[in-house]
Amino acid sequence: MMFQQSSRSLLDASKKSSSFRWTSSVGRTFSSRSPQDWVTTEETDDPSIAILKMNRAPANTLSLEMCTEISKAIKELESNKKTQAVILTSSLPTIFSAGLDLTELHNPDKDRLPAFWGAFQQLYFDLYGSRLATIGAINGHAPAAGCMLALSCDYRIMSKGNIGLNESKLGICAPPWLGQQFIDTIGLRKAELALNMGTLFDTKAALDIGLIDEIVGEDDVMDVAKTRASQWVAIPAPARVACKELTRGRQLNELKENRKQDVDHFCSFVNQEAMQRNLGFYFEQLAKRKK
Ligand SMILES: CCCCCCCCCCC/C=C/C(=O)SCCNC(=O)CCNC(=O)[C@H](O)C(C)(C)COP(=O)(O)OP(=O)(O)OC[C@H]1O[C@@H](n2cnc3c(N)ncnc32)[C@H](O)[C@@H]1OP(=O)(O)O
Repeated sequence: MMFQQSSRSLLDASKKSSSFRWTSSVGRTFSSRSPQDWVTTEETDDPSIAILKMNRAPANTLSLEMCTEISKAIKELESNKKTQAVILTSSLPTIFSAGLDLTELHNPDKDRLPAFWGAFQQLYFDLYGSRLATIGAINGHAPAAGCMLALSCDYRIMSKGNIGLNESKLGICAPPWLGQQFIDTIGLRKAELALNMGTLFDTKAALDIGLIDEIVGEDDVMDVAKTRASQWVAIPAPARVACKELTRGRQLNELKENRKQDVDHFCSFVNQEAMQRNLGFYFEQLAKRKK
């Protein structure tokens, strides 16, 4: 990995507290196959290009275990010297990732919460700082932390859905490092408007503001992603890695140096009564929406 980060203690803690079936505070039961199946990697006909698929139905939400599994998959791909690019995509029909798993934030387990945020930070380090060329094949909705996954890629193609940082609609605010990623991508004024309003952009609007690089047809996503990956891989790897360090190194190091404070800040922010009320309200609306 290009920007090696140490997170052993947090990730070890996460393993102890993993649970894969639970009832949320609004009474919905989440169940799924085991976390090992939530993320799969596939080879392509080009040995330098791999595919990383998120398969956590119903919405590829980022729980502690999901973050850990994605990080693990990236590290495994990086450990193979032949692999130079990864295409990040979803196996779900309409959702790339619905962002953080709100069951982690609402009425949180006090011991698990810091480990959860540590795993989310680690995912940012691993994806944003990967030595691999990363192509986001965004084939569905990508709000909030789902947008972080997309922003962490080097190149973003999108076929459908909405994308953006909608945290303000939940009564929360993106952490500084995620906000900075957004600002660095679309510019301060556009980011200021979008962050405050919690705007989610459709593909056309996202392309217009530079949040994505290309709109592609639904049936063409993987072909286009492979073509773009080949173009990135054609650049000599040391140059690619140096460019990434140039554009992303400062932001990654800043969080690395403030990691503990960021976890403390997050935990005290989320544990506030008003935050919990807002999250509970948003979560209930989400659950009721279809009914
Ligand atoms: C000063 C700052 C200090 C630091 C403080 C930091 C504070 C934290 C900030 C962290 C940054 C990141 C935050 C997040 O990511 S929060 C999550 C934001 N995500 C959303 O708002 C998306 C919510 N989901 C949707 O809008 C829709 O689900 C979506 C449009 C994505 C898809 O719609 P669709 O109709 O196709 O699907 P459903 O709505 O029926 O969803 C399917 C089931 O999945 C459940 N679901 C969806 N999203 C989530 C989620 N994020 N967490 C948990 N569960 C989720 C949904 O309820 C459905 O469940 P059921 O099938 O049981 O009904």
